[in-house]
Amino acid sequence: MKTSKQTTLQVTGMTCAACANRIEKGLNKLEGVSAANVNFALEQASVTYDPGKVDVQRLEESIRKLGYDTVKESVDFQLEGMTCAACAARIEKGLNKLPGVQHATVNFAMETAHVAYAPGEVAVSDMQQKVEKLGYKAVLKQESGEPADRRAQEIRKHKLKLLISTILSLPLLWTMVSHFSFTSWIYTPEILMNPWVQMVLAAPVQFYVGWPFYSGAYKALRNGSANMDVLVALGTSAAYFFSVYQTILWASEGGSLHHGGPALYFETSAVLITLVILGKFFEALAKGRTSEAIKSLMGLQAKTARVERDGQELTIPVEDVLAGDIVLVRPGDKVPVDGVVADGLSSVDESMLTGESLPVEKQAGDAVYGATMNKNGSLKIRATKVGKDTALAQIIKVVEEAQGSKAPIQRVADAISGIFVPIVVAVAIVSFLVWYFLIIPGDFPNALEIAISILVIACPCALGLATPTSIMAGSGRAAELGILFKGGEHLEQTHKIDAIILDKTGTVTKGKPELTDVVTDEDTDEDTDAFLAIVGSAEKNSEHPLAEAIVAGIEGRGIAIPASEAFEAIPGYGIKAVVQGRSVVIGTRRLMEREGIADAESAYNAMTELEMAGKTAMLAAVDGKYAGMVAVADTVKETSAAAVKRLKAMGIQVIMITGDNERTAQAIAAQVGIEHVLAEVLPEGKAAEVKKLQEQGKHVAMVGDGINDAPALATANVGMAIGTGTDVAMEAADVTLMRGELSSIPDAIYMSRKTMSNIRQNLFWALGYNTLGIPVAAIGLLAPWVAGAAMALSSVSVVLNALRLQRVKVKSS
Ligand SMILES: Nc1ncnc2c1ncn2[C@@H]1O[C@H](COP(=O)(O)OP(=O)(O)OP(=O)(O)O)[C@@H](O)[C@H]1O
Ligand SMILES: [Cu+]
Ligand SMILES: [Mg+2]
Repeated sequence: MKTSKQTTLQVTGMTCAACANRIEKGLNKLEGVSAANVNFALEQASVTYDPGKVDVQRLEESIRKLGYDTVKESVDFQLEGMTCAACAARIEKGLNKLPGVQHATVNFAMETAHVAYAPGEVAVSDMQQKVEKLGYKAVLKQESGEPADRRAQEIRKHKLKLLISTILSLPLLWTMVSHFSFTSWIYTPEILMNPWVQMVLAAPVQFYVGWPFYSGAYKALRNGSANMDVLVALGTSAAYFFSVYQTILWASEGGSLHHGGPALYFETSAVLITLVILGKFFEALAKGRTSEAIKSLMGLQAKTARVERDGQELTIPVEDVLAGDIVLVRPGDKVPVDGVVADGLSSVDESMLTGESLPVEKQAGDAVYGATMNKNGSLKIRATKVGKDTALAQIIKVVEEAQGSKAPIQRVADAISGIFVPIVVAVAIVSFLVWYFLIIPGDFPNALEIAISILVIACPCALGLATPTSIMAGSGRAAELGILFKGGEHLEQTHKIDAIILDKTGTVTKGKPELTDVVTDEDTDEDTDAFLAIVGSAEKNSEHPLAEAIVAGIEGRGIAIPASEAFEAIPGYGIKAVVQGRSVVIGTRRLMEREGIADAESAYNAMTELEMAGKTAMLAAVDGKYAGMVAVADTVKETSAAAVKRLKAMGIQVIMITGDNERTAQAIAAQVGIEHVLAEVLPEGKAAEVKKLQEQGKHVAMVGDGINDAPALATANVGMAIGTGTDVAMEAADVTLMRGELSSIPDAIYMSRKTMSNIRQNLFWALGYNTLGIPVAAIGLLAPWVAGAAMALSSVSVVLNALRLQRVKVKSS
């Protein structure tokens, strides 16, 4: 008796189809493996094996030995306790060091961690323990919805602290006005000038409101690094404890309030903390808004559904709808789940998913999607995908993942903030010494004030926010426009594109060809109907869009199609079949030459004529002799020409690629304004063409819809899949264009360019504050509270700048 098991491994590290072949060979050689199949585009290896002879561990090992890696599971955490990008970097490092963890990324702005791991080697609780040991908390991320609550809670917490610290700081701030000559006429109550009173007022701010800075600083230092907490804790403590020292000194000398009393800095520390908390509060508010896109996507989901079960109509929660249920959708209702129209006629507004504002006509057999809006008619649909599988749920997942992912540019920010803090502390100490010993010898308070200002102004908190907030806002806005970026990386790559390869069928054209011409050879004894019956029979087995068009056209003429006995598809050439004992060959000139059908040449002239008109003509031979020709025509999408024009105006080279013949391709290309055409490219040649352009130094985007486009999509710097195309293409792509129109391509590039310039602005501002502020503070021109305000402002301005991306307008909407 033989038992066999099947498993699918996610493989990482493959760079081309050759890698996939190597792995496939390696796996197949293993004892106990009966079949291994590696899909390069999906990065998956599916293996059928005998569990008695080999186990999954062994399979993974053999993949690793070849220099690749496997990912089997991933988990998401919600993190607590991070205060700046240095914390995020530390957690990321810590997790990545754990044996069994393949890949961990931490998003500071979203406070999340994504960890890919091998389940046998490491447990989720190990990861949580590791994070805890580093001084943070990792909570397993629940299903969507939860982060918003947490954010609201965080905002409430900030609000309370802000209130306490403001109430206590205001009286201290009041005493400050008596320091300046131009405000000294303002009345200040005597009691506020009392050092003891000031100390008591400042204490809760310093130690209750400011506690997170201490604990954050402690954790960071214990792990051998430094973050913004260290700077804030150091700066404010110096001010507070120096003032305490002054107070005690003053008290021991008799405690007289004449001559103004001692120099105190209680208000400096209190106001600083208040301002930092104020900044954090605004930051939390604004960060909440960057996830607006997700929230509004989740809000699209219908709450209930009307289903027909056992002849009865029931209204049930949408979660309870099962695949296969018959769902009734009345005019004005939201479609609750994905399904196929079983009965009825209506138009449906799909703009929420595709960004396309024109309603789409639906009739029996058409697919409908959850969250879209039914307009005028009633529909009866059969549910096909529910819960996590619906298009909406998939979109939410992609957007969430994209928002949580890192753009390569962030590495720059991470590297800078990692070394920033120690350098700043050093600069502050040196400045203190220079002022105290050289510039104004013996003036301790002045030197201290300068050191505090430097510590505060140099805080790199804005730097940590610069990239992730822009990525979140940018990918969220793109999703609203019907453009799904699968990760920050692709959002970044897209702005560099300078060449675009468009697949012809289904991308430039509608991909719904129609049978237009039938030509039969004068020499055949067959009449047209008999010829078409044979052609239809042969094509019936093919899944190629051309075949579907031919079959539909023949059936439309009322011709009965007999069953065929054998069938073979020859990708890029055509098909071979046996119909009623006769051998049939249909396809290109090349196919006829390959099959040695010499008399087909007589039809070449007529064929060329059809092709010049933009039609795809296919030759058919029966029993080795040319018998006739069929031609189909595909119309270009209405928006294609305008989109090509926009791409060219953006300075991008536009190329059309197709397996179709040169003349048809040129005719179609001319209709949309493309000059550069690559025709008669075999399916496996598309990826090679992408590579050729890359070797010329181009950043290439490939846009396609079909299964045969997947390798090219994966090879290109950015692969864009037409959302109305196949799932395989979408899996292989980096960007999905939900609307299925070329006009989304310039929009995607525009969105990417906007996002990247937004990130650059943010980095510039974040770094600018620090680099300009430090020298100003060092020469003593920046009071500590001004430095605090500037720091708070820098974080807030970075987040607000990122939010501008949510209002980006594109041409096509
Ligand atoms: N089922 C079929 N029946 C007849 N001819 C076919 C069939 N499949 C392919 N061919 C022929 O082979 C050619 C190349 O097919 P291929 O699938 O590579 O490209 P395509 O679908 O025409 O164009 P694109 O690359 O833009 O999708 C077609 O133009 C057609 O002439
Ligand atoms: Cu800061
Ligand atoms: Mg095709």
